[in-house]
Amino acid sequence: MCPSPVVLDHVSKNYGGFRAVSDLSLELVPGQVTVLLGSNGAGKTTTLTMMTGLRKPTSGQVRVFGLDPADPRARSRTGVMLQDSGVPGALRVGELVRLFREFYPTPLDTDQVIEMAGLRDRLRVRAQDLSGGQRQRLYFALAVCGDPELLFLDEPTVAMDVDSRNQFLGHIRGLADRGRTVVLTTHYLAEAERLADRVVLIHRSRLIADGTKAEIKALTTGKRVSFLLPGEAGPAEFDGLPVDGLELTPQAGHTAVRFHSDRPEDVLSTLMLRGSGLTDLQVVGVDLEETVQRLVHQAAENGTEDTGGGGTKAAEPTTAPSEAEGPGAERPGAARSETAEVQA
Ligand SMILES: Nc1ncnc2c1ncn2[C@@H]1O[C@H](COP(=O)(O)OP(=O)(O)OP(=O)(O)O)[C@@H](O)[C@H]1O
Repeated sequence: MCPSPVVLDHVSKNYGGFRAVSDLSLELVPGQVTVLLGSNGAGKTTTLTMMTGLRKPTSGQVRVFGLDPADPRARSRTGVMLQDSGVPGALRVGELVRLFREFYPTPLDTDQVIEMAGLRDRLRVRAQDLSGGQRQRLYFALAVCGDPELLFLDEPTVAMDVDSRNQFLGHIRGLADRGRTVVLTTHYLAEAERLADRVVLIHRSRLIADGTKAEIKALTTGKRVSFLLPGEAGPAEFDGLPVDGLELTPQAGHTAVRFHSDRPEDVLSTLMLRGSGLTDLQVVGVDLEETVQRLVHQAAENGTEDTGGGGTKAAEPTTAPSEAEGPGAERPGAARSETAEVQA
């Protein structure tokens, strides 16, 4: 049996005494797009860089195609696009693509790569002279030019305009449909909604949910409710009502009200009985963005210690050398929500 493209077995990563990734276990399925989600500092990039072999775990084990991820046999089957991939700026786009192709046994055709990245008219431009979005597209070209079986992309669409982003997402889907395994991080929930076969949600260093989009959405119940109330409404009007995440925004003589509720009928009938005069009512099921917000909110309420950096304080003194590394340097089955673990 072929080994899984990526296996993380109880992986933790400390930077000095700070724990950036805590006891993370995952096994990726070939041909799927797995999207790592989480707030700033949650530990997504650290997780991704351990999968690429650029960083080593403090404890636990990472395997890529059954090998150490730094093993050249694993690397030759892997493409990587980091937030700052750092290529020699004096080299031209065409030169860089041709150079990177050399590292792989069965690379894609240069023209095909250039076309895919939308860089046809930038071939002779030096990397240092590209715009931010064009540079991202170059990094994408360099990540895919070896036709890798496994592709890691860290916030790939940052700085891309809407058209580039749409094209890019189409290419990623196409790669997965051709059996490639893709792992990407993003803060754009619409991208995750469009691309993800599997969503892995990390909060303050810990995995808090893992499953398909449908499975993740099923982890939260209830509806999102919004309406307008006349005049200035305050939170006291909702005291004792089953609402969560209440938002009140003044809006041209009205208050725009938004909340989540498992019992929207109870809330609405109470307000109507009071003759509150609500208008523009909308009650909709939650989308991925809302679900993710709620799961993160729930995990935060269950509470890990706030160390100010987004992660958890390492539970035990680290025996690993303090790594002040510079910035350069499905599971199949039902979704799991591990907020209980966050409580521990
Ligand atoms: N080399 C390092 N030395 C010390 N701390 C680090 C180092 N790299 C990352 N960290 C810390 O580890 C935590 C996780 O960082 P990481 O970059 O993995 O988060 P992220 O989820 O990718 O965040 P973002 O969405 O902001 O990119 C952060 O608190 C960060 O400050």
